[in-house]
Amino acid sequence: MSTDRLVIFDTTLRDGEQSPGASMTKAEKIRIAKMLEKMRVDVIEAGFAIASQGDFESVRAVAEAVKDSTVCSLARAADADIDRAGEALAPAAAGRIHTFIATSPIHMKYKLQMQPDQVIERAVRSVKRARNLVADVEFSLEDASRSEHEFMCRIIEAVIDAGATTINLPDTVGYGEPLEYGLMFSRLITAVPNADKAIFSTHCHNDLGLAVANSLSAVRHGARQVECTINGLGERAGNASLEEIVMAMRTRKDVLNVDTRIDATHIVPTSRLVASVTGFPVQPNKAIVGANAFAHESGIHQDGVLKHRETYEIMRAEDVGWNSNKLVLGKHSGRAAVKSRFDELGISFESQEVFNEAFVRFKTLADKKHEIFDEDLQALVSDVRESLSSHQFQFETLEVLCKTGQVPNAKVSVIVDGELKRAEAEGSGAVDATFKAIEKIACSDTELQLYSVNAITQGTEAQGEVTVRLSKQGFIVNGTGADTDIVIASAKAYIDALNLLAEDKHKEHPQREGV
Ligand SMILES: CC(=O)SCCNC(=O)CCNC(=O)[C@H](O)C(C)(C)COP(=O)(O)OP(=O)(O)OC[C@H]1O[C@@H](n2cnc3c(N)ncnc32)[C@H](O)[C@@H]1OP(=O)(O)O
Ligand SMILES: CC(C)C(=O)C(=O)O
Repeated sequence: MSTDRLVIFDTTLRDGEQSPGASMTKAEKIRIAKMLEKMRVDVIEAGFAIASQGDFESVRAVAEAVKDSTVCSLARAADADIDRAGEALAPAAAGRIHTFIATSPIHMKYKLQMQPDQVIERAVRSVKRARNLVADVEFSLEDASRSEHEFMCRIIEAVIDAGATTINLPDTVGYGEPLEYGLMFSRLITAVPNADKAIFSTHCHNDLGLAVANSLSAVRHGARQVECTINGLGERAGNASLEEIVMAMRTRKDVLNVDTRIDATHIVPTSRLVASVTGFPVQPNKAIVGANAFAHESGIHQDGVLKHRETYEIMRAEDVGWNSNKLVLGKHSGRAAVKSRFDELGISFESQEVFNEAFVRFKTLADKKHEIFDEDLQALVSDVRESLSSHQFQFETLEVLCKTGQVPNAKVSVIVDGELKRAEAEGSGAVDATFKAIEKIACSDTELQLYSVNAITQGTEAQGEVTVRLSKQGFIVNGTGADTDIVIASAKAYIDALNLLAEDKHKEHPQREGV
């Protein structure tokens, strides 16, 4: 039964939970299952009912909670497993029993210790037993990618005759290579006489990083169900990731030619929920759901995206549940992106020269700091404007020596009315020594009333914004300065305050301020 509708079978709650350390409580499974249902996943594999009482109850609870997706339980090809799965699924609006047995020579000989004919017999018996409990039965040939073609033909034909409606050919150990794995599907679909009575399904593991590639190849060769997990969670290196499969189907429909019924806008919220429940964070460069999946940092890319988004984007961030794409400002950014962010912040420049100066300072800051935030840009612009306006005092350089057991020493140079002046002073700390050195130059006779530091953004590389309040003859001013080095920010703030005191318009009377 070949159709252009692709069934999305999510196994986050079963194979995903097989990731060491990822086990989930019943309540967590219900929350995730409800999200998967909202996303319009076709089949939710909720667990392996016989594995434990907890898993049985989780399958049952998901079967009770979910109405719009089929709920499934795994079961070995064993009577007790099948009966337990049937019992757990009893409340389901639509329930599926997924029974499996290994078909590769190595698994049959060493693990099952069964002859191939016994394996077929057990498979048929299990499918029939499952069909007595539910109408929807999936049969998996575990380790199919290492199984022999003739044997698979025999067992598939037999289980379809016994009532299996889905035939899954898993790449259990992630051994498959895309073309070879795909061809296994087309050859079996052609060779098995009753193949048209079942949907063929793929279930791939990521041991060689090929799980998604192998799944897509299977679809190109006739598979019409893909088994996958949110964030690619799963045994060992994980399973094919649902988000990548769904978005590949949508983005490359031209070659894959299938539709899913998934509402992709729930992908990112579901990915976040799974990451928080399991404690497995999503790597930033993970496709679709990683923090950088729709972020551009390079100037050339940012310029392209600003001119026409599709130059560097094959999907829309909004379509998978992000608020928007992101232009991250950093040392690789160019003028176009920086200008665009200034525009968004409502900052305009009086001349190209002022913008050029801001851009030069942006690059200097970006060499010191990984990411430049809006607050950094705002501080940078006021710094630029300060330096371009003609003030009495202009900060030039600062050299500070702080060593355990020695008195801190600062050497400062400041341009005063166009003339470069230098001074050196000692103090109780780096900032104190700096202020004393500036005072030697300015001779301002002011009183320091307040000194405060705030990090403009987060992290140790953040810019610090310093406020210095000076008073003189009953007038008070607040000077500010920002820099990734807080001693330099302090020097800038002190000099800003000196300039404000020198300009009448900025002075405040302390009584009026209530200070
Ligand atoms: C490829 C996959 O991901 S398959 C799913 C893997 N997931 C899990 O195993 C998680 C849940 N598993 C469990 O909780 C336990 O393993 C249980 C409850 C299923 C079984 O526990 P136990 O009875 O203690 O058996 P144990 O795990 O030690 O060994 C597995 C047994 O199942 C047999 N077996 C394995 N697969 C199948 C199968 N598909 N059909 C029938 N029997 C099977 C093995 O041959 C072995 O039998 P043996 O004890 O006669 O040698
Ligand atoms: C039970 C099957 C589908 C499985 O998980 C695998 O083969 O990896």
